[in-house]
Amino acid sequence: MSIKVLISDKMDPRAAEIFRERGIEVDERPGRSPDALKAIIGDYHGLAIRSSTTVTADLLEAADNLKVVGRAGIGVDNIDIPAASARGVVVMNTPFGNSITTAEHAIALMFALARQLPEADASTQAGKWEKSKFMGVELTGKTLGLIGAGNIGSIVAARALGLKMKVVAFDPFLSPERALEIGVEKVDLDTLLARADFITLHTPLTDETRGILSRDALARTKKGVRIINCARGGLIDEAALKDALDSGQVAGAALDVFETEPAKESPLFGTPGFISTPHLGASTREAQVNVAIQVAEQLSDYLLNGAVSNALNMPSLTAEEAPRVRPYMGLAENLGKLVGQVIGDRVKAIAVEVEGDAAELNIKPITGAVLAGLMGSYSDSVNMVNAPVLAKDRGLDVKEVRHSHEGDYHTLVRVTATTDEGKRRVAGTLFGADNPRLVHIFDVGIEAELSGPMLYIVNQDTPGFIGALGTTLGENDINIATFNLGRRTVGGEAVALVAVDSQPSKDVVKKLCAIEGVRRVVPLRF
Ligand SMILES: NC(=O)c1ccc[n+]([C@@H]2O[C@H](COP(=O)([O-])OP(=O)(O)OC[C@H]3O[C@@H](n4cnc5c(N)ncnc54)[C@H](O)[C@@H]3O)[C@@H](O)[C@H]2O)c1
Ligand SMILES: O=C(O)CC[C@@H](O)C(=O)O
Repeated sequence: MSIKVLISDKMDPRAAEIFRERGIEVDERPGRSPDALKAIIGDYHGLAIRSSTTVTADLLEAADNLKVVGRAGIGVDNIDIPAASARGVVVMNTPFGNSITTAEHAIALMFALARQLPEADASTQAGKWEKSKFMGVELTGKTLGLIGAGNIGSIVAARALGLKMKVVAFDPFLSPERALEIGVEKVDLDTLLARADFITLHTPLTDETRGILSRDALARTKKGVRIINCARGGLIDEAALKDALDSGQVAGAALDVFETEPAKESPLFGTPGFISTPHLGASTREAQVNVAIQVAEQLSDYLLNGAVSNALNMPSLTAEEAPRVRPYMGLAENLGKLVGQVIGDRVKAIAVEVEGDAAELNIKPITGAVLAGLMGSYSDSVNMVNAPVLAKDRGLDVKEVRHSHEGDYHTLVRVTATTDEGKRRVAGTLFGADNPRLVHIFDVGIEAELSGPMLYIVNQDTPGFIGALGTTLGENDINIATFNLGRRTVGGEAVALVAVDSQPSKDVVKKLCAIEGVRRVVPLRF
């Protein structure tokens, strides 16, 4: 049977050419409805998309032959990665192909805001010649506030520095060394809001970044600030932005992305000082050729030879290593996610130790999986292949240690995170050949499966805690799936890992924190 790929969004013709050159059958069907796509997806082994196709669990259900989805671009929020992983479908993106182009769009919008170019153009072409109406502001000497200083943010910073702007950046994962290297001053969000004349957003849309420019944050900006968003809709509260433009708190705003796309209507449309483009950040010939070539080559390599690059849910692996290493990858990624979600940006160094059976394996993909889990909680472009490079860029010191002796377990992966406060360890083993279990959480013995939404709770070991926890969750309609407890000493500090059927809201977390003896509650997602 021949290998078939579907291109379901408008893509540069080089992509189809590459598939054909490599002997892969390719169909181009941009603009299909979800139902129409579902009706044909079963015929294909590969799916190449941009941002218009949404790869849902429902679509994947019908994708009986699908092995790989390739995103010609960066953001993968239109792909249900856990559902793809559950079906063994590899998800790849092209993390760098459109970064320069998107950064240039942000700079273009910054100029457009500073000089009110769209309004001035419309007025002039309407024959009005309103010279005195369009008084602009100079960029030289102004402060640009970057929210998110990854690939695109750092390119924007370089361009802005060339324009003689001062650049401050809020990015909890930006190391002081990297900030120095890219020439920005690392600040907290409040400082950025207070100081920036222009704010530009370059983060993925995550639970942390959703609504990062909330009504409250907008109220704390410097009066007359101008805001640019070429990252994702949902980062800004659009209704609050409208009010801030009306009141003059915000002098101008340019959005390339919207909470709901395509954005055919919005209260922002027609507001003075508001500019919009229809998600054009990546739309240059150069970027589209780059991402089309890259996605076609990556998909072809995987479908023809099993070679993996830029995968978000799988490390690079040879055909022989794959079956032995794969069970450890899930374990390692979850250990990384656990550390990332509990300790976050305070991690300065990571040590990955393997013991017993695990010590006989290639440790690189295991370390890659730990780092991808750790950093994946705050960046879309991290995958198991590029995670070690990104970790280095961020100044994260990574050590790998192989112990040939066997300890308490026949096989063990231990992750030690160093922060300014000291070292914290988590460890896991495999039960049987491929059943991962957490066995130590921050040096407390425990036995837990890491899966789905969970809660990490640190509390004083006192009678009544479990009852109060169960009552609070029950009152808020949250069902407990599994409950795992460990403690340092009787009556001392205890930890609970609670698997729940639905993610508790911030309010519920607050209520849990208020239970007597509870010291910390962290919602987790695996
Ligand atoms: N408009 C477009 O067409 C277009 C094109 C390309 C990319 N994008 C979007 O741009 C985003 C950024 O792309 P990138 O390549 O720079 O990604 P990246 O992963 O290199 O950088 C994202 C940065 O955001 C930071 N970050 C994460 N959580 C944060 C938080 N809570 N507060 C502040 N910073 C935080 C990360 O540390 C990272 O440095 C992508 O996620 C994508 O959604 C849009
Ligand atoms: O494909 C596009 O046009 C947009 C891509 C962009 O949103 C991305 O995340 O790379």
